[in-house]
Amino acid sequence: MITRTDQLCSLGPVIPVLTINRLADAIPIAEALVAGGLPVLEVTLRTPDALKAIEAIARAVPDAHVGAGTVINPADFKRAIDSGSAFIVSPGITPELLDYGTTSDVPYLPGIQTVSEMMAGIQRGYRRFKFFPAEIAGGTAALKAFSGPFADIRFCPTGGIRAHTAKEYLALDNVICVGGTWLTPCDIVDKQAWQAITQLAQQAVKSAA
Ligand SMILES: O=C(O)C(=O)C[C@H](O)[C@H](O)COP(=O)(O)O
Repeated sequence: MITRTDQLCSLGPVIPVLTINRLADAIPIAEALVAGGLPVLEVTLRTPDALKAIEAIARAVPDAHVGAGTVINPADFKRAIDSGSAFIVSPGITPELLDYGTTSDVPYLPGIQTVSEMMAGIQRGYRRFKFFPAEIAGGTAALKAFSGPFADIRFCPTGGIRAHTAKEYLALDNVICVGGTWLTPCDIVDKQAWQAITQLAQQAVKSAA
């Protein structure tokens, strides 16, 4: 079965995870990533301007599909949707978040690290999860192990994945895309070297092909 989350996650092999420290950077970063072939962008709710950044990208970069990350409670979830988020990602789960997510039309990727957490999500109807923190939680070996008992479950592994390891994850049948921060290194963002971000995105797309 192809879910709406699958459709979203299939738009690019990598979801860049963005922490926007300067609101003015939001649109050029989004444009640079979209130009490089990565249109699905996760803006973490970790900085004061995160919601404004989501709003700005949703308004000014029509080819981007911008969602919110670091969503840790229903209030964040609602605020993120009100700001124009096209999808929601949480690093972990709570019963409240899982329940709230089922009331929303917007694709939601709950973050799980263990089989038991996954089962709590499955019980509420979720079939797609963020696997976080992927490298520490067992990496590709864990995902291969999950595919036995949970053959119809798919993941977006995130956490510790870099340009050279993304491909190993993407080769797995139960991985739809991967997430990571490596496309927007702080030094490049500080220098506003947007073309370099486009190149990192292009490299990610090419190495996933
Ligand atoms: O904020 C969230 O909701 C998260 O789950 C955390 C991010 O996905 C990681 O911070 C990824 O960071 P890297 O390991 O550098 O790729």
